[in-house]
Amino acid sequence: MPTDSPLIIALDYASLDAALCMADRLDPARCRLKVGKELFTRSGPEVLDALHGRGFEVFLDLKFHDIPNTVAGAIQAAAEQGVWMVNVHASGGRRMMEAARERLDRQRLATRLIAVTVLTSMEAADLAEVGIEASPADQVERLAVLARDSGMDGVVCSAQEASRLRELCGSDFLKVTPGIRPSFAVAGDQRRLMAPADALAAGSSHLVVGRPVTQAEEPMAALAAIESELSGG
Ligand SMILES: O=c1ccn([C@@H]2O[C@H](COP(=O)(O)O)[C@@H](O)[C@H]2O)c(=O)[nH]1
Repeated sequence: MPTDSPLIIALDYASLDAALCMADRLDPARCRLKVGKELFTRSGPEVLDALHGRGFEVFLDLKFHDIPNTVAGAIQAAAEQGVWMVNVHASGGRRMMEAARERLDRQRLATRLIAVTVLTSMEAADLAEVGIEASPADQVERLAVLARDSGMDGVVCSAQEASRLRELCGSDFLKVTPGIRPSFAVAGDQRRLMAPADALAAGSSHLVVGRPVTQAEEPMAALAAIESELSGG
């Protein structure tokens, strides 16, 4: 049974063993898991089989960004591994996103396809350095509308932008939000942050949480504290 929890735990580990050690302490009824660039580059598709075998739905967070034909092929390859969700960078543009959408539809693959807007580690000064004078909020809006119009099921954004995107793109449009920091966690490299309960109230459909759980001295206690915060405890 798919979980109805909004939590996605980011398994940012440097080895398959370390990732599976964590997965074995988690419950697929209580969260989904995210596999990102470091773990996938080290372990390859084996990690996906191992997590699926344990009953987890997996978000493969490889943030594809390339020419349309290349991204469409990569998205098909990811979806054929049975992942629940996969993503591209919205800044790859409309034709790239449409090619990915068309490939999934043509192959009748039900994997959710979302687009990264502005990384949650970025603030206005970071955007300015790469030639974008818009504020993070305005740039997220622009890319989210483009992603919606290009057939994406949702976006990755900060929870700070979720309520505006709910107005613009509707509540069925997924708002997957990293940069989640419960009161006990440090910001680290994240810049556009929000606490778990506030993020849910703002309209996030899914909360991505990594280090606040995986680097905690007691990961299960950290997860329970986040769940309690989400249920108003
Ligand atoms: O804009 C983005 C897109 C992806 N991420 C990923 O989410 C997790 C967050 O981990 P924390 O340890 O909770 O900061 C991580 O895997 C990132 O690659 C993101 O943070 N922001």
